[in-house]
Amino acid sequence: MNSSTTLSDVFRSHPIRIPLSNLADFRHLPDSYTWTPEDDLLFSASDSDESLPFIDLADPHVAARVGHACTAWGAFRITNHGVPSRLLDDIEFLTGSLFRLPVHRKLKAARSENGISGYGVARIASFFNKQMWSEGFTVIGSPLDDFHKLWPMHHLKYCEIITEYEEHMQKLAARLMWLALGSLGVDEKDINWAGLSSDFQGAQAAIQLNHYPICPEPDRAMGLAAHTDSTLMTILYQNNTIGLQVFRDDVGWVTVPPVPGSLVVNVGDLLHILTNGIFPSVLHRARVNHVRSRFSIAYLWGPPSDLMISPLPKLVNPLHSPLYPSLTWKQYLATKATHFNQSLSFIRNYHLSSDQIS
Ligand SMILES: O=C(O)CCC(=O)C(=O)O
Ligand SMILES: [Fe+2]
Repeated sequence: MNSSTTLSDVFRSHPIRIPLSNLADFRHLPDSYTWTPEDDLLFSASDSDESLPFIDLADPHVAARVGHACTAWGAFRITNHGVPSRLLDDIEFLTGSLFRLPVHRKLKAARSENGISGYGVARIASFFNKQMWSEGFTVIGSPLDDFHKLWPMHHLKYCEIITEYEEHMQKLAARLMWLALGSLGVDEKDINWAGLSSDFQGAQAAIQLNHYPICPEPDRAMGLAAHTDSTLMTILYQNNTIGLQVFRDDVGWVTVPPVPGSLVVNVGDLLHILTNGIFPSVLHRARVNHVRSRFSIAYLWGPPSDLMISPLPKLVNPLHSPLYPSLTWKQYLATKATHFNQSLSFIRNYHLSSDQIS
């Protein structure tokens, strides 16, 4: 029996149940939505006026720049990425149309009890005592059924946008992956799962649409709390509203203002493992504001879910022993579902202590 698991199976076996009755009416800020430093240690960490590297993918030194940004920040912004601006407008239009539907229509496509796709609150919500000022919609696999529930007459048009967006993102993710790894001297020979045409056809992905409504008291609310992504890489498009911040230990929270047509790239936990810790996976969060609602579209990109991921042999040597054991994306997500932001240190310590025992 071929038991190759899909990304849907991975999430399905680690469901995170969040009652939809917890959705705010987004008109006033109840106590359950009011955050203090006790609810999140990094809530009031200092803000910095540093700026995230901005990389032109047509730059002749692009690999070095990507490598530097991945090492120093675990994130960067890109322009000249080849994704048509018309397509970015389309995905933003889709996202806006979806979240502007009345709640009873959105709930028709609510994520089911142990479901993975559809409408609901952020998956990370279960790790916090307070609610986040946002709503989300996850697309894994075909959105046809869900979109049909939302837009019985127009779903095909929206499905086409998702398909086209996925095609572009998949190509872009593969290109960014080679640029980032190339900067470390890793090439096609070192990653056999990239496939004969080195295009990572076996990769899996999800699209996460996020909406952060206008908030009456933004300083006391949290759109999406600090987290790292459990991906290899995430490519994020944000509408023209400020909100995304990335965290650097030495400087604090750095705001990533939207630049029309640009995209943000995050190193995820699996790329951190693959590079034996050379690239940090970036902690990031979304704040809210009282003027404009904000939309973001995250393309969450990872390996085949049953593939063993471990520090690349080329990046391991007597001076740099492997910091992490081999594990699949599926196993990593299971760890993340219990250890959340401590997952990397958990598997690292577990690995080291089991080394000592054996
Ligand atoms: O809205 C944003 O800018 C961040 C979204 C995000 O981090 C996510 O969906 O994982
Ligand atoms: Fe994220």
